[in-house]
Amino acid sequence: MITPKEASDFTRSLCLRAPVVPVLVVHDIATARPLATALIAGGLPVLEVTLRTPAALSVIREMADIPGGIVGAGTVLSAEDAKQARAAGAQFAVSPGATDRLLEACEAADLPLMPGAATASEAMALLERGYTVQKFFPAEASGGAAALKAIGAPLPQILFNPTGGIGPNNALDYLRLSNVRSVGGSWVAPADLIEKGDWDGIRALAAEAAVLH
Ligand SMILES: O=C(O)C(=O)C[C@H](O)[C@H](O)COP(=O)(O)O
Repeated sequence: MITPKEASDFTRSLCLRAPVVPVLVVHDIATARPLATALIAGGLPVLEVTLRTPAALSVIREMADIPGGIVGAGTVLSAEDAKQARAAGAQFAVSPGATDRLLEACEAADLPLMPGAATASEAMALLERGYTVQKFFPAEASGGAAALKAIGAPLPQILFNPTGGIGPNNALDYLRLSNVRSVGGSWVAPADLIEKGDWDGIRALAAEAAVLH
């Protein structure tokens, strides 16, 4: 059992570790270790493996014991997802939105969740429950940094990790906001580089992202 406050304390610490959380879509278990190693070596230790591929839970299992990394599950949608992610060794979970059942399941599974919100009402509902660290999703489609700045004015106690449509060209627009310390994004681990096994290329993308601030 973990309380929303304890979960938020943990996810806040993740947001302070690095300016970018790679959002990973991994199809081939064989790529899990070299991919995580390259991202960590580049300076991005917090990794979000989305549960969008059949391999995702095995990928989390593979990555979980790599020194220096903190591996969590993304696209956690259901109580079953939460339980399976925890069992695979995920240290945290991220969801695109939030439901009462999902929040209860992650709390019961002792899995710190960073739940998603896109509006002031969604953010307020999560805050009421105790979640002071939230994912702002889908960031660009929801109005981008300007929208998040506006939401943050009456709700300064919430720290957001914006994700969705963020890349090297707009990450700084978010990272300069007072309610943001890190952003999420898939751009540091593009599908074509993973497929080619271009770990040096991914390490270089991570190194560029790690110094954004
Ligand atoms: O899978 C989840 O839990 C999500 O909520 C969505 C992802 O975070 C975004 O799809 C990543 O966005 P891009 O960086 O634009 O590719």
